[in-house]
Amino acid sequence: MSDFPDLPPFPDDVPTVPLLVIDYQLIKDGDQGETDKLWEAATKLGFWYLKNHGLDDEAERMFQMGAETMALPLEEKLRFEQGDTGKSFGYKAQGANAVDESGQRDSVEFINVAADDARAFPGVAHRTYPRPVHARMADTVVPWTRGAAAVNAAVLAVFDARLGLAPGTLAARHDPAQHSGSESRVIRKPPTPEMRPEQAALGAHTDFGSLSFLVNRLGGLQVYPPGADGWCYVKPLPGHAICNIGDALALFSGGILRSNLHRVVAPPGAQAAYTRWSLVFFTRPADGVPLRALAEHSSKIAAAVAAAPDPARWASRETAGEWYARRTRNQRVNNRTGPETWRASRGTEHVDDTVGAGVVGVAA
Ligand SMILES: O=C(O)CCC(=O)C(=O)O
Ligand SMILES: [Fe+2]
Repeated sequence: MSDFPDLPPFPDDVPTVPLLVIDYQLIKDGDQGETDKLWEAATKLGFWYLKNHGLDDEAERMFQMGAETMALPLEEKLRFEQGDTGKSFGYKAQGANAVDESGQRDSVEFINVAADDARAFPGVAHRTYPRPVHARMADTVVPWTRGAAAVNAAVLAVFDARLGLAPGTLAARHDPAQHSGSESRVIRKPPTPEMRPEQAALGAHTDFGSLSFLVNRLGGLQVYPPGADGWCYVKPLPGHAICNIGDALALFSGGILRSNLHRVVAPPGAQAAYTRWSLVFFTRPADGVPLRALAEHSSKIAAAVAAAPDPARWASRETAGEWYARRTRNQRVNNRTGPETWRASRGTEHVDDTVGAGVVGVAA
């Protein structure tokens, strides 16, 4: 029996990583045992399942919006392409990004909608989108954006307390009144019979922002757990979002919170014959926020930085906006001059001592 009607079951003979299951309602209620579990997930692997988040209907409508958008003729979608300047809002055509140092192309298309544009609707904060996005902005994109942003904000509030930060310290760096790279993304990956099972559809990366809230039905997402000797699938479960920490929180926390390497490959087993749809909401800091450890706000973070083998690694010289633009721009195949372009797209992938150089997409 498949967990998802109409789709073949996730195979039981592939390596999977057993994420901790966090109950969002218990987190909202301040349940001590549940926040302990969230803290363990956020610091050890940086990935967890989140149940009782209440966004199943909103996610379903976002998948419909994504399907309508991707069904448009390619030339219509290309009118809204994100371009090569380092902005990710808009459409990303299949093959526009590299997946590794050699410049191999990705095999997914995205529609990315800025949280700022959802908030500004019917006004425009950054840009306009294909017709199905606008048609569904009020009844689909706005409720989804609001709901996913609220879930992520509640998780950030837990991290304030656990990191020894004053209440609201992280929220102040994610002020919705300021522009940010926060965005919703629907991803479509068509069946790719020509792809090897190990070939990345979306290259190995850490997420650029603070928190990602992900909804999947088919497998294909893989995580490289610390100390492991290979990639492990994350099995999609009905009603469970997959949540993870991004680079900004790793940097703010001096590495206490873990931004873990992950990638997307073709769905495993019989699932490979199906189109894979995936939905993410990325919470990212406001563009002007400097990305560095909040050591002066927390003795716990100061101690983590002091104990790091290379304390400088938790002090980027970039703002959140610069970090996101650099990473986005240098993934674009159009901007590629050589392996150095891929390297320039990297975030915290290379500061991970527990993962071999080969798996981050750079020849050792
Ligand atoms: O599609 C997925 O399961 C993951 C997507 C992802 O990692 C991303 O868009 O950053
Ligand atoms: Fe990701």
